[in-house]
Amino acid sequence: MDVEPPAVHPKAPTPGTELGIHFDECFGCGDEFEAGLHLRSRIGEAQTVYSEFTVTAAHQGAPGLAHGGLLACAFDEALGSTVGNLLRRPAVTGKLETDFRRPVPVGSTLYIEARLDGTAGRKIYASADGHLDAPDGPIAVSARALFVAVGFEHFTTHGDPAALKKLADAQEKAKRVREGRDWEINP
Ligand SMILES: CCCCCCCC(=O)SCCNC(=O)CCNC(=O)[C@H](O)C(C)(C)COP(=O)(O)OP(=O)(O)OC[C@H]1O[C@@H](n2cnc3c(N)ncnc32)[C@H](O)[C@@H]1OP(=O)(O)O
Repeated sequence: MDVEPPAVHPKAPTPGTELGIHFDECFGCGDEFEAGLHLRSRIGEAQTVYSEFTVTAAHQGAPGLAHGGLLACAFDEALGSTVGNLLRRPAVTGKLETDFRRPVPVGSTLYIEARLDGTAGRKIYASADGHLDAPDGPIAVSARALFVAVGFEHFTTHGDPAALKKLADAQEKAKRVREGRDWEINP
């Protein structure tokens, strides 16, 4: 099947929108685990999403240097957020390839620019570059990924029902707050 240019969903958040946490317990973006990556993302122009991740002592592999697996995790999160928010289609990572081009020290921040590259049926291609310490800093890590669109049953069949309910409740609450209806439940 031919790869087609990605079609951004008409209701995708607009450029400049800060993307919140998609799940509190997510290791990539959630705030429930102190050692998590606490990645923050924002929609950019032209099918891009900008994310930032500051490396702490909890993310070390060699002394004073980020663990490559956790850097890959940051790219999985940044690319997943790009696919999920721009296409508004549930998808999971099928393949993730990373090039580690420079060491990333503890205390440094990776500025990840991720983009949609194309789709082919259920397959969604995306890639990203991680710039060291500035949005235009040297590229320390690059990644390419294949996401595969899935039905919601992927999560209900394989995931944790209690955690899914917590997520659905949080999303419903956020929707009520956005629509100014929160007083109905919590006056
Ligand atoms: C906002 C949210 C941010 C979240 C960020 C984090 C995202 C994640 O980390 S998700 C978690 C990690 N990923 C997973 O757990 C996925 C586990 N894998 C699976 O569930 C399945 O293998 C799944 C769904 C990817 C594919 O299975 P299935 O639905 O049966 O589809 P399948 O027919 O095998 O594959 C579909 C197509 O993708 C291709 N494909 C699937 N995996 C790969 C792969 N690794 N390499 C190359 N191609 C692949 C297949 O060849 C097929 O291509 P075609 O349509 O041309 O024949």
